[in-house]
Amino acid sequence: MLTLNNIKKVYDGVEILRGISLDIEDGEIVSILGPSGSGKTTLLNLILGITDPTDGQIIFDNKDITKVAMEKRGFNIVFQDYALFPNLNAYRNITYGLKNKPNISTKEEVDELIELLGLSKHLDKKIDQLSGGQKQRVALARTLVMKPKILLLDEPLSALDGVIKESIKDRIKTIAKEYNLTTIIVTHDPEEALTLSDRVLILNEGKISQYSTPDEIINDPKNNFVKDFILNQLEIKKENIFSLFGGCYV
Ligand SMILES: Nc1ncnc2c1ncn2[C@@H]1O[C@H](COP(=O)(O)OP(=O)(O)OP(=O)(O)O)[C@@H](O)[C@H]1O
Repeated sequence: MLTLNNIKKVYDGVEILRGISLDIEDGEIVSILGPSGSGKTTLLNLILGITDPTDGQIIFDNKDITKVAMEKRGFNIVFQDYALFPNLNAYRNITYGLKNKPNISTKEEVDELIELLGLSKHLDKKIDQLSGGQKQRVALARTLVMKPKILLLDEPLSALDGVIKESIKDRIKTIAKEYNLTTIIVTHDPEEALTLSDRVLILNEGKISQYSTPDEIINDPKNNFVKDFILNQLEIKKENIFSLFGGCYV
């Protein structure tokens, strides 16, 4: 279990995160959702270990890891731009991290991941010969072969279009359940957060607005921010789609 205990972060005298406390269970998918500037990336970076909190503790499996260096935490991130090596083919990108740590995954485990992510046909292709969705899957595979204790994803679906989005969403869910892998996702899209996650952490100006299951957020929004920011966006989306078909929206 990952526990954040009253985490605060101050940049240039401004409190960006203002006392974040929460638990994330093993194998749970949690989305961090909020408007631009609410502190999502800062929170992700704190968990990953790129930045230190100004105050508070990060506890993982009953150990205080607040001061533990990023490399020693064993968490791993897939960045928004995937950060793949353009001069290497897909397979070499996937297995890159194993060069220095060959015993982390067996060949069978790597093959199983490639199969699960539907990449078998694309292994010889260079990165610029892959579609956006294929690049995303290569980036996921490259991270997963290193067997992270927690998988962090920064806006994993934002560069993808509709159908591919759904397929990546399903794959993320399958992997999290199959490997019991705790997965933390940063997103600004309520639909993405609500359809992908077991629980959604809604941030507003560096504070938790609500931390609940998608069902609770939709049926029991705790405050006006959740109602206005999250549910209104979904309503607008629904109305837009409905008006396309000339229907009247009730
Ligand atoms: N290294 C830094 N130094 C100073 N201020 C920072 C730094 N990193 C982030 N901030 C500030 O902290 C606030 C929160 O930024 P953060 O990137 O966490 O927001 P976000 O919710 O991820 O936003 P977005 O959706 O736009 O990426 C912003 O006001 C930002 O300017």
